[in-house]
Amino acid sequence: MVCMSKSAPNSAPADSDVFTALDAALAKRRMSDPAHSYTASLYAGGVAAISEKIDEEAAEVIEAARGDDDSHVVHEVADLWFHCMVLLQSRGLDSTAVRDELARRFGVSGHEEKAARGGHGGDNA
Ligand SMILES: N=c1c2ncn([C@@H]3O[C@H](COP(=O)(O)OP(=O)(O)OP(=O)(O)O)[C@@H](O)[C@H]3O)c2ncn1[C@@H]1O[C@H](COP(=O)(O)O)[C@@H](O)[C@H]1O
Repeated sequence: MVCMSKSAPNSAPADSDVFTALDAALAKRRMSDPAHSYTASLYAGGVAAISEKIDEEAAEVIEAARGDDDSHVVHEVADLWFHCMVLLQSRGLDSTAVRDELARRFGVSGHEEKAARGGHGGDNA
């Protein structure tokens, strides 16, 4: 039996990976009319338009982080991640590249990694 999510009626089956499904949806939007697809309108605006939205959404994440509403933080982080995924697509990449990079880093202390590069690990510099 395929179980569909109640909160996202147009989503892929609940047991699938939404990042993979969204990568595929965003790739398809390369062929879409900007008048009918928000994603296509971002592609049409190029890196300037996409970066402007990332800048705006990052600021909204920070603003939400100053408040007490966890759902607001999640909403704004989702907006930010979505626009970052659009940026990746605009360069012919997808979330797999970021997953691979995070996997490569997994288990490596940020302090140790920075020290190995000759940086200072413990001072937030
Ligand atoms: N996940 C998203 C998604 N997340 C955010 N957004 C849009 O990103 C925009 C965010 O801009 P704003 O912050 O200015 O919007 P807002 O409503 O003022 O935001 P807040 O003030 O509430 O934070 C809004 O238009 C959102 O609808 C998204 N648009 C599309 N998707 C996915 O992309 C698919 C393709 O969408 P289209 O290209 O539009 O067909 C969709 O089926 C979804 O799966």
